Amino acid sequence: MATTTGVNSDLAKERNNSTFDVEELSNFIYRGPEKVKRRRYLHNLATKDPFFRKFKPWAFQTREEQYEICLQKHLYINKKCKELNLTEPVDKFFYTEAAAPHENSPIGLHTVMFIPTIEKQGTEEQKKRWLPLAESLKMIGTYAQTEMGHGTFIRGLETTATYDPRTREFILNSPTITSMKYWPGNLGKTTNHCLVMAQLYTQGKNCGIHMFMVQIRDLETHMPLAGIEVGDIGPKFGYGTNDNGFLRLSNVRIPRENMLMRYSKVLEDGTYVKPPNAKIAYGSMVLVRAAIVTDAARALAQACVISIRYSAVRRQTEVSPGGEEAQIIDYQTQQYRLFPLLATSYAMYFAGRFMYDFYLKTTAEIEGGNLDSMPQLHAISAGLKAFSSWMCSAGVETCRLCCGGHGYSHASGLPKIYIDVVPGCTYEGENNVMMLQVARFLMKMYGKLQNGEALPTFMQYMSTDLNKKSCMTEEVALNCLVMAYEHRAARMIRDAAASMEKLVQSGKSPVEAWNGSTVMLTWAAIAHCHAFVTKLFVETVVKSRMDSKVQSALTSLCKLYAVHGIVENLGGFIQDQFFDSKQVKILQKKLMQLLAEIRPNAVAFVDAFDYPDEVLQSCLGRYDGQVYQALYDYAKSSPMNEKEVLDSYYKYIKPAQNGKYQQYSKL
Ligand SMILES: CC/C=C\C/C=C\C/C=C\C/C=C\C/C=C\C/C=C\CCCCC(=O)SCCNC(=O)CCNC(=O)[C@H](O)C(C)(C)COP(=O)(O)OP(=O)(O)OC[C@H]1O[C@@H](n2cnc3c(N)ncnc32)[C@H](O)[C@@H]1OP(=O)(O)O
Ligand SMILES: Cc1cc2nc3c(=O)[nH]c(=O)nc-3n(C[C@H](O)[C@H](O)[C@H](O)COP(=O)(O)OP(=O)(O)OC[C@H]3O[C@@H](n4cnc5c(N)ncnc54)[C@H](O)[C@@H]3O)c2cc1C
Repeated sequence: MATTTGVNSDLAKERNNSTFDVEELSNFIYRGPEKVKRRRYLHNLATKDPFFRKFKPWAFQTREEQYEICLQKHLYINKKCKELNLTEPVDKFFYTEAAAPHENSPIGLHTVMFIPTIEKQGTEEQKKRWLPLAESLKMIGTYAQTEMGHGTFIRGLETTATYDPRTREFILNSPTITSMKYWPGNLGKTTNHCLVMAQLYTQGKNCGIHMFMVQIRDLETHMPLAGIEVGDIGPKFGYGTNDNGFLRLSNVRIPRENMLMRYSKVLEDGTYVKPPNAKIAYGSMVLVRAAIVTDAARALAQACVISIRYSAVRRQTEVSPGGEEAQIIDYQTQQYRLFPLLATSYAMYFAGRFMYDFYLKTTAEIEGGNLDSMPQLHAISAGLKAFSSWMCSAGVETCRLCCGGHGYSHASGLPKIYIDVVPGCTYEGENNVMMLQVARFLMKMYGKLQNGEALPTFMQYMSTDLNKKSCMTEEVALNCLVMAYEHRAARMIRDAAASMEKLVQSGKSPVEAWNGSTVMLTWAAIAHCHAFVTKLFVETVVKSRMDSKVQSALTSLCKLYAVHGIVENLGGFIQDQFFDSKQVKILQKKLMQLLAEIRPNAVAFVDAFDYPDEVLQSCLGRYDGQVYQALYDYAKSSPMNEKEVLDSYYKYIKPAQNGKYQQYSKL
């Protein structure tokens, strides 16, 4: 029975019944007790700061208020980060996630893309000139690449930057309606500068797309400059806090020094100097793709916290007539929907940790002049970005559905998480397009394999003998699970390659053969990412040092991730009789066993993510489980309840009840 104060008794029982120490698992997730302490310190700084609590809740704000309040919060965050000397990206990330949870920043693009692009693509002189101005917010900028007509195919961008050697300037133009920049975050009303991606023309030749620094607003009045038309694109599915914008450029002249020239250059006389690799200009997209993996994992983890705590508190339906109503977490169908998502949130967290390390290592190599790992970094970041944002967005929505009616209310906190995470499937490269980039890399690797060339370690599974059958026994060993995923991926890669080969043999061109095989190529890329994430999860639980009880519980969760993925995608695993029907039955049985095994630890697993209530902002996911009082308080706080009788009653309902409809004819 739930009490109205203190911790809900069901939730308290859950915590008593877990088999491991939650603190130990938090230490493992966040890489040690010191880091957990630091994260808590940063969360506390934000959640205990009265500044962030003075605003009305996000769900009760109008679009204009969402923008304005979020802007104030992020400017304050910026100031505090400086005062507190928070320079590490991880520190800023933790402070911000607690200060303005899932409220997309009106100066976010400035921080996440504008400054990093100057840092990575600018010359020393450009960095010296712009970075201090950007750090002090005198320059506020965004990354303006996407146009109304083109987002994916960036070589097809239409904005032009034509070099005029007489004045040593570039002239920027949006020659058509489809060429106007459309979507860049913070562009509409906030920024005074943009990094504009445009087709470079010099000495009468098109040299492809390059980045240019363009001032769009006056630094004193903030009015658009001559030749600039700029504004907000209007309300969207979410991102109300963000002024995604449009921009038209008409004969805007900028000095030659405003082209980002660390790698490619235009000399004074108009001579073009090529970069060492044309794709080096895509580096800022790679950074954000890498960051999206952790961002998506965090969204799913928070949704699981909310949905699993609520499922432990919520009771519905007497199991036997007249008996006690069951906690909904005890229904096997609820477990089947939620526990694999819990496992997925851990898998994605570990993938995000890997991605962060790999990004830092590889970009350091690139900056040192060694570009060898660029294709791998591109393939892994594109694949993990797409895989994680797909899995996590869909997972957040399932968590919402698992909360029944209350999941549909903003009181649950789940819609806010969903609308924040789901555009990750589209921005920074639409997911299907990203998977096809992965497939392109896989086909290259397959070609190498055919030629007997060496493969990078993470691709060596492709040389597996596809006639081999699964080693799966009743024990359901982790290595047999990994082998299954790698077998499926290797076969799908081979099948996609065979499909292209067959089309070529039938007389199609390579491009036609590619286009005729993109579904199979996408299957192969998804299977590859699934294998990659599963192997990473397995290696993390097997090879890392951690408390033995935590390791045992985490091993069950990892097994659930792997077994569930096989059972849900069975067709791909049995197509070549890799598993026989007996092994399929073993896996199905194991899946049910794992649900039962994880059940006592479900709440402990979500507690270990260590998100304070102020971050979750959810009546259903509260640590104390007092969900009903919270829902009641939330309903009472609705602005709709400020008056007992609304003006609309007198204006519309009352007259209608009296048969009077004249007010409509006035319209
Ligand atoms: C790790 C984290 C570290 C630190 C964290 C610190 C800070 C971040 C903190 C917080 C962030 C937190 C969370 C982030 C969450 C939210 C982010 C907020 C807002 C989001 C803003 C969104 C902004 C945008 O959307 S910007 C616009 C993005 N646009 C796109 O992504 C366009 C997609 N299209 C493309 O990328 C390309 O057009 C294409 C890849 C599809 C095709 O390119 P192109 O036409 O040029 O290709 P081809 O000529 O056919 O050539 C293909 C060959 O090129 C190779 N290639 C392609 N890209 C790359 C690359 N990037 N690197 C290397 N190589 C590349 C490809 O492999 C082909 O090679 P091949 O040898 O010929 O096969
Ligand atoms: C919230 C949000 C914020 C954004 N912020 C920014 C920003 O700050 N700066 C910026 O420059 N841009 C930004 N964007 C734009 C974003 O990067 C693009 O929308 C994204 O890259 C997808 O491009 P698109 O809109 O042209 O989609 P399209 O390419 O038109 O996609 C439509 C459909 O066509 C399919 N498709 C397209 N090409 C192919 C292909 N080659 N093969 C197979 N299928 C294909 C896609 O899979 C998709 O299903 C933002 C977008 C959103 C939603």
